[in-house]
Amino acid sequence: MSRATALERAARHARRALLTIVGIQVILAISLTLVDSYRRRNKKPKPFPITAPIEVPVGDGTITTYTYGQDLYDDMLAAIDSAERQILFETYIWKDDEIGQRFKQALVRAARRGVAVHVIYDGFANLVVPPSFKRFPAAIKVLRYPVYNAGLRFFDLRHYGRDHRKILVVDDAVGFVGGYNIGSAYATEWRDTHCRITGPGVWDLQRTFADFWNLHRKRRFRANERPLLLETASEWEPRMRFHRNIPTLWSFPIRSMYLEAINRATSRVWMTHAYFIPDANFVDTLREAARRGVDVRILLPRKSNHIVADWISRGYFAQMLDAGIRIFRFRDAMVHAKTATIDGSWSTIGTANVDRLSMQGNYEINVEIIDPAQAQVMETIFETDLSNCAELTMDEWESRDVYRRFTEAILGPLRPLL
Ligand SMILES: O=P(O)(O)OC[C@H](O)CO
Repeated sequence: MSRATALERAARHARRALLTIVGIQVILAISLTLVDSYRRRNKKPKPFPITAPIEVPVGDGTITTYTYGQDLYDDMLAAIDSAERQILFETYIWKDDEIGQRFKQALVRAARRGVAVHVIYDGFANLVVPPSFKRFPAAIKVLRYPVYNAGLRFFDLRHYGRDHRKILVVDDAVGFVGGYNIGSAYATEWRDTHCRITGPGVWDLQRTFADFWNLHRKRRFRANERPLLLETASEWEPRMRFHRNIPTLWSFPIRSMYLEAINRATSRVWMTHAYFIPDANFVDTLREAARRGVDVRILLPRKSNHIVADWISRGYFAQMLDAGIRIFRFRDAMVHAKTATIDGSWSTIGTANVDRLSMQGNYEINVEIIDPAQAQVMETIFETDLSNCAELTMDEWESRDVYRRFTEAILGPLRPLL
C-alpha cells in the first residue's frame, strides 16, 4: 500500500472515530437532559434558608444584598413605581408569567407618567416568550439584543456573545445588579444573589447600561437617536468597581478580576456559583491558593437546572479536592448566584458564571466591592448557605461508580465549549 493511501485510510478512521465520539456525546447529553426534565415533573419546590436583605453603608452610599427573589422584586418594583425621570432596565431572561407581567406593567405605567424608560433584553434567551409579551408601547425605548448579530462576519467570534446582564437603574439614585433574571420561579424557588446600590456607585452602573446601549443602538434606532449619558460623574466611589465583559471589544476583565483577587488571598476564598466550569488556569490559581494555606471553598448546587453543565463541572473535582479545596453542594434548590468573598475585605456580586460562556463569551457585569462590612455580609450569607449543604469528600468522590466515570469522561471534552 502506498504511503498516500495509508495516510488517507488513517484520516478516514480518525474522522469516523471523531464523529462517533461526538455522536455519543450528543446522544448522552440529550438523554441526560430528557431524563432529568422527566424526573423534575411535578416535583414540589423545597424551602431553603435565606437571609433578609442586609444593608450596609459603603463610602457615601449603601449596598443592600438580597438572597431571596421576592424581597428583591418587591424593592425593584417599588423603585420603578417611584421613578420620576429615568429608568434603565436590562435583563437576560424575562418570563411572561406573573412576575414578568408585573415588571412590564410597572414599566408601562412609568412611561405613561412621563418617565424616560429604556429597556434591553436578550433576543435568544427569550425566544420561547410569546411575541405579544415582547410588544411595548412606543413611549418605551426597547433594544432587543438580536439572536444573530454577526451579519456576514460568520467567523468573527466577537459577535456571538449573549447579553447576559441584569441591571436596573432608577433616577440616578438607585441601582440593582446581580444574578436574578425576571420570572416567578426565581422569586421563591431559586437561591440567587443581587444587590441594590445607592450613592456615587450608581453612576458607574448607569454608565455600564449606557455603554451597551450606545454600542448597539445605531442598528436598532434611527441615526439621530441621541446616545445615553454623555456627561461624566462629578464624583466616584473607589470602593466599588463595575467590571464589564464586552465581547464586541474583545474585553473580558471579570476573569482577571477573579484571578487577581484569588492570587492576593491570604486567609479565605469563598465562592458561590451556579455553573462552575473553570478553565485549567483558573483551577490552578485556586489550587495554589489552597496549597499556601488559604481556606478555599466552592459552593455549588447539588443539581443545577442544566444537568449537562453539572456533569462537565465535575471534571476538576478530583484535582481541587486533592489540593485541599473544599466543595459544598446545596441541597434541594437551584443556587443561581455568581458571587465570591475573600479575606474579609473583598467581594463580588454579578452576572458572570465561572465558565467559558461568561468568562470569554457573553456581555456580563460584576461589581467588585472592597469593603469589610460588605465582606462580612457575604460571609454571613455563605455560612447560611452552608447550613443547607453537604460537603463532598475525597472518599465519596473516589467511590463513585463506573457509569458516572464513563459519563464524565465522555462529556469532559465539551468543557471548553461551555
Ligand atoms: O444564564 P444564567 O446564569 O442567567 O442562568 C439562566 C438559567 O440557566 C436559564 O435556564
